[in-house]
Amino acid sequence: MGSKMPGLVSLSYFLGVPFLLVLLGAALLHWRQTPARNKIPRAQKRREKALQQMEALAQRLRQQEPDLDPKPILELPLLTLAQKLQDEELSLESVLCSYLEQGHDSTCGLAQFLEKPAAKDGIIVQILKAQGAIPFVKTNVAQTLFSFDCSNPIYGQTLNPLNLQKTSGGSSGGEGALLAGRGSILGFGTDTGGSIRIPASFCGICGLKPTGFRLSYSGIASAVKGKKSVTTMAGPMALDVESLVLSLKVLLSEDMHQLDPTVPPIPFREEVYFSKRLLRIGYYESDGFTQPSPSMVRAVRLTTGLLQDAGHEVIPFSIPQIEYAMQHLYKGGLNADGGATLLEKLEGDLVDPCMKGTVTLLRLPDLLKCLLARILKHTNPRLSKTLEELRGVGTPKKLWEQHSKVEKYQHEFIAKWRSLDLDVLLAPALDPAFYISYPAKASESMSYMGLYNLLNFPVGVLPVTRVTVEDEKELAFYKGYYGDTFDKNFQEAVRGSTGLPVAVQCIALPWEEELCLRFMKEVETLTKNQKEPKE
Ligand SMILES: CCCCCCCC/C=C\CCCCCCCC(=O)NCC(=O)O
Repeated sequence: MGSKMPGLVSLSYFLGVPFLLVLLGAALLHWRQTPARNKIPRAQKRREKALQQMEALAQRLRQQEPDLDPKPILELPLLTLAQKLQDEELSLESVLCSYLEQGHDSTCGLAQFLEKPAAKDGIIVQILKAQGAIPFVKTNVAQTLFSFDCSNPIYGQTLNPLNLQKTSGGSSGGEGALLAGRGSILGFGTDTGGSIRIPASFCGICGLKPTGFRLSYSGIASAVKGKKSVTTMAGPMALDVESLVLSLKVLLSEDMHQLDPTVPPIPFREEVYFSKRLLRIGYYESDGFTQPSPSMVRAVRLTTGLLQDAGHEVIPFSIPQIEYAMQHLYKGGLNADGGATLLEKLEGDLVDPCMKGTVTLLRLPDLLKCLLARILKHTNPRLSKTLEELRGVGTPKKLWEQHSKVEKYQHEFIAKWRSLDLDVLLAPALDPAFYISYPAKASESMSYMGLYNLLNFPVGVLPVTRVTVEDEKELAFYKGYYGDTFDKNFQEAVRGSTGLPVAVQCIALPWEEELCLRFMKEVETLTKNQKEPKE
């Protein structure tokens, strides 16, 4: 016995030390994770309380004004509403905003950003407030904003008010859903790969992603700052084009440049917006990377037909080197740091399902990424390339090379545009709305949007038609260009959408927001005069 004891002691000693170390490690990890996660229930309680207060106010208003019908007010275009407010015919005070606002959190769906209220308003909020706007709500976004779904572990998933099985799109999907439900008249989002345009398209509203830095980006919360080859931009979302125009006119005042001198002093150029000159319009039905859904193609065909009938010239256009642009330049630019900044922001947090795929891949050791990329090279070339790009560019020299490749691509694209003497370009948007959780599974389809963040061109999105039964039938034959899981998931994502809105993208060259809006207005007028398609 006695002789066995030291052996047992030493065995338990040797077993115990690693065990204790593991235990200590787990405790440390737990200790590191706890603070960020702990804030989530408190945030949820705050939201619950705010909702109760809102309900109580609505109840009081209903009692005080039993005959009040808010519908005629909420259906007013922003321009008319602004006029009525100015004439004191109305005293409605509600303009939506999701940017840094004094005294409020801007979470980006991240626990780390909770309970850190902004010390002052962001520049866009300052200008809007100075012009009489009253922000009344901050809306939901995708965790980290690096997804085109709209879900996070704090506030949950935003649904599409037009079909509750579908997502509102993201990352600015709360704005999209609120506008589509007529809960607001103007909202703001940010766009690195379609986060203004995708919710607009999925929810049947309008959105504008301006050229980078035409509007101030100062005072906007973001999980990943510092990306240079893929531009993130702030922009408006609204129910019609006139509302986008009005918001841009207001924002492009003297104040914008005064408050943020990094923004060029270019006021809104009315003469461009109001010009009646006939346009030379390039168009494409497919970007050559993601086979479009049948309704995406029909939306472009319908719109080019109407534009041609109205006297404009339409010219076919094809995207140069799309695979290189999306796979290498876009993904490489977005993940130039190997995802380090994004992962840092998720430390100690719960990872939302909309981010799980990306985060799992980013967390793989580089060697494993490399190995998997090789294994998948022939069976799933898009995932293989993604894995390669997720390793990051490596060195500052490589980063500069990446930047200069993007510049070269931009100039090649512009040269092609110029060789055709185009004024603007018409393209499919990404739609119809995806089923919940599908944006992550069909992420490659964002090629239609991300390209213009890479190019840094202004782009507007507006609804032009609705999905028909015929579109749905045609979707059954969808194969995709790669026949991979992304293509299969895209087909599943857009199913069951009869009656849902379908949009187009109106694109102009950098700094030509006024021309972009003028084109959007033209498309809006022509398509609104159309008979609704049979469902
Ligand atoms: C099976 C998992 C595949 C994971 C693929 C990960 C690679 C990521 C590549 C493309 C997806 C890019 C999504 C970017 C969305 C950006 C949305 C946006 O505009 N956000 C606004 C903002 O950043 O402010």
